[in-house]
Amino acid sequence: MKDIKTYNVIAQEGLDELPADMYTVNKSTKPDALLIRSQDMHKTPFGTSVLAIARAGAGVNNIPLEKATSQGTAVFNTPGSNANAVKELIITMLLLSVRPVFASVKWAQKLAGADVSLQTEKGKNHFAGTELYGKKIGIIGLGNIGSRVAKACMDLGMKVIGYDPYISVEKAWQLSNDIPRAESLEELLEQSDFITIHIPYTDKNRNIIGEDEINVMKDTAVLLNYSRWGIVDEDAVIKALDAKKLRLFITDFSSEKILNHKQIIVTPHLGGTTEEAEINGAKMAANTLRKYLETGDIVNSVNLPNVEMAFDAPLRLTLIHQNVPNMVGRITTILAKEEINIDNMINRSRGKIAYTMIDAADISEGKLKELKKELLEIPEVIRVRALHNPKIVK
Ligand SMILES: NC(=O)C1=CN([C@@H]2O[C@H](COP(=O)(O)OP(=O)(O)OC[C@H]3O[C@@H](n4cnc5c(N)ncnc54)[C@H](O)[C@@H]3O)[C@@H](O)[C@H]2O)C=CC1
Ligand SMILES: O=C(O)C(=O)COP(=O)(O)O
Repeated sequence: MKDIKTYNVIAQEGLDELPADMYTVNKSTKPDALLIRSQDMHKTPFGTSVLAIARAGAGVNNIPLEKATSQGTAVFNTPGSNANAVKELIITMLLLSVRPVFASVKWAQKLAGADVSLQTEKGKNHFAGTELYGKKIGIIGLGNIGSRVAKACMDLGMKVIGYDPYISVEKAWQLSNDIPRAESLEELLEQSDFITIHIPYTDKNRNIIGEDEINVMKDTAVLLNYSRWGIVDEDAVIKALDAKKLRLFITDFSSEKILNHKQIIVTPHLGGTTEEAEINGAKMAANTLRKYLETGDIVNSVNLPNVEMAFDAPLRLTLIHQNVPNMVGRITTILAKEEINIDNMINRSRGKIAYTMIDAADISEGKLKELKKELLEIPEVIRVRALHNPKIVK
């Protein structure tokens, strides 16, 4: 039995993916894995009992990845699970930025009398808007969200320009060839009527939009940040709005500074908050955890290499270790000494860390305990797990 601890609102549909004869939820003080959303794990202690953390969602800046890696905790996210939800909110906010819907509704609610219809016709020209059609949107980051926003904006008849110097080969292939790419951020900023940011929060991306970048934008530009707090320099935005060097800032991240500014619209981190996205994310996260806990396979990890190998043998050993020369040699020497015949093996690395899976015939519990102890005595080995193949009944 393994225990999964949850933080934040996790859709029941996700928890239903964890069979009750194999998993408990929130029952142990030493959980085997965590299923979370935006919980700040930098401030939430988690011990070495935690084999894995699955983030139902995209951004993982709420998780201390170095700490997790150094103690052998795998961290996963659920790429794309909430991308459509964010895309739809971006389209909503773009429309709200050009049509004074809120102000006109507020005005209409105050009307009274038998001639309200006449009053409506007389007053409506105070609420004339503009159209998105034909306007240019610059999209910074063309991953799961940015690429969907690009497509939706093109469908609305907008001109689109994207910027993503780090795009993965897989994403680049998926991206429509019709989307022109800017060579530099500046090139995108200077020509866009709307600028929307869809990148992760990293040290490099902190305040990526600051005073210098805003100065390059059109004075009439609308800036949207549905990525993370800290990606846009709020002081620079307020200064620019007050100096009429920016028309509007729309953000999903509140702070005391920006609340109540007339030209700032704040939504309360709602990008991924739809029933569908919450279910998608929770299901994906639960299944990713199951895969890792039950088979050792790693998919959608953000700190370990992705590794999959068919699990056909009775026993599987998984090792998280430093990526240094001769690790496989040292591990297999110990196995040879214990007269364990290797059926199948895989070793993958990611930066300073590596993962080895070894499949073998079954051995006694006593021998297994001894073997794990010996493997853990290799100084560079961080974690060893032994998994029994559930398909093979002893
Ligand atoms: N407001 C909300 O509720 C939500 C916010 N997010 C935020 O949006 C971010 C992006 O999400 P996804 O599109 O799903 O992630 P993704 O990983 O699919 O795409 C991110 C893209 O940004 C690119 N990128 C990174 N740094 C860049 C830079 N400096 N300039 C241009 N491109 C850069 C990457 O190459 C990648 O293609 C997440 O990391 C998260 O912080 C995601 C989901 C919901
Ligand atoms: O997926 C992301 O990165 C998000 O920001 C969504 O956050 P949430 O799961 O709604 O707290």
